[in-house]
Amino acid sequence: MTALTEKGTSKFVHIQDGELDLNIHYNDCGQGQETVVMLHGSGPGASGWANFNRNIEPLVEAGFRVILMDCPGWSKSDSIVSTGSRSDLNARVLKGLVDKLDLDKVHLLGNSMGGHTAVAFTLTWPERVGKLVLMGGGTGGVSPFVSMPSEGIKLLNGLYREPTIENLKKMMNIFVYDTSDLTEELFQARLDNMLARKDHLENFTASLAANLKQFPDFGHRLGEIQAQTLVVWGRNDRFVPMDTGLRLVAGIPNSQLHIFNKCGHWAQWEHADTFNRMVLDFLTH
Ligand SMILES: O=C(O)/C=C/C(=O)/C=C/C=C(\O)C(=O)O
Repeated sequence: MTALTEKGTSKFVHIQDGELDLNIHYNDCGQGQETVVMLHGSGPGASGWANFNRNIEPLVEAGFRVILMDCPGWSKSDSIVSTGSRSDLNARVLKGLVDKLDLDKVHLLGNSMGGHTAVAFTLTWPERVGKLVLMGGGTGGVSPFVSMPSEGIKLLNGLYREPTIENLKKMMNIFVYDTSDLTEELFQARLDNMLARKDHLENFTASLAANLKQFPDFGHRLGEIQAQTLVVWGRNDRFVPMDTGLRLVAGIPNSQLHIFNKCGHWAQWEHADTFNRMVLDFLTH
C-alpha cells in the first residue's frame, strides 16, 4: 500500500444547513465497504490527522474507509463562534458530511470532544450509526471525584487565550502519561497549526465567553443508545476524568469499558498498537 499522507487525502466539502454555511475539511483514506469516521478533540491546533496519525493505516489495511473530519473551528475548516452545544453543532456538520458522501451508516470513533460529538450524532440520527468507540469523552457533566474544570482543561483554555510555546508545553506535558515521546518537533508542529489559524483561537475563547458549557451532559439520555459501544480511557487522564467513562458504561446498555494504566488523555496515541488491535477486534466481531 502506498503511504497515506495528509496532503494526499485532503478534501473539502461545503455544508449548508439552516444558518450553517461552512467549508469543512476532511481526509478520506482507503476504500472499504465500511466507513469509520474519526473525530478529534478540542485542543488548540488539533485536527483529525494530528489526533489519529497512529490509527489510520491499521484500519485502512484491514479494509475500512477512514474519514477524518475537522470540526468547524479547527484546522482547515471554517471558523465559527459556538454559542450553544458544540457537541450538537459538530454532529450537524457530520450529518452534512455523511449525506454529501452518500454514506448510509458509519462507525464513529471520537476522541474527547469527538466522543461528545459522536454521542450527540447517535442520539439524533441513530439509524446512521454502526458501532461507537469513545475515548476520553462522550458526555459533558461534572465529576463527583475531580474538581472541574480539570487542571488539563484549565491549561487548554489558557493556551487558547495565550498561545505561546511555554503554555503549549505546560498543556502537552500533562496531556500524556509518558512525556518522552513529546519531541521539540511535535511541539513546534502543533504550535504552527495553532498560530496558522488565530481566528480559530479567538473564536474558541469567544465561544466560552458566550457559553461556558460547550459540551452538555447527555447522562439522562445515554440509555437511548442502542449501538455497540467501546469506551476507552486512560487511568491518568487529567483532562476528562476517568469516572466519565464509568458514567458512560453505566448509561449505554450495549457498552464495555477498557482502562489503560499509565495513560493520559490520548489513549489512541499513547497505546496505539493495543488500541488499534482492540478497535479492529471490536469493529469486526
Ligand atoms: O472539555 C471537554 O470535555 C473536552 C476536551 C477536549 O476535547 C480536549 C481535547 C484535547 C485533544 O485531544 C487535543 O488533541 O488537543
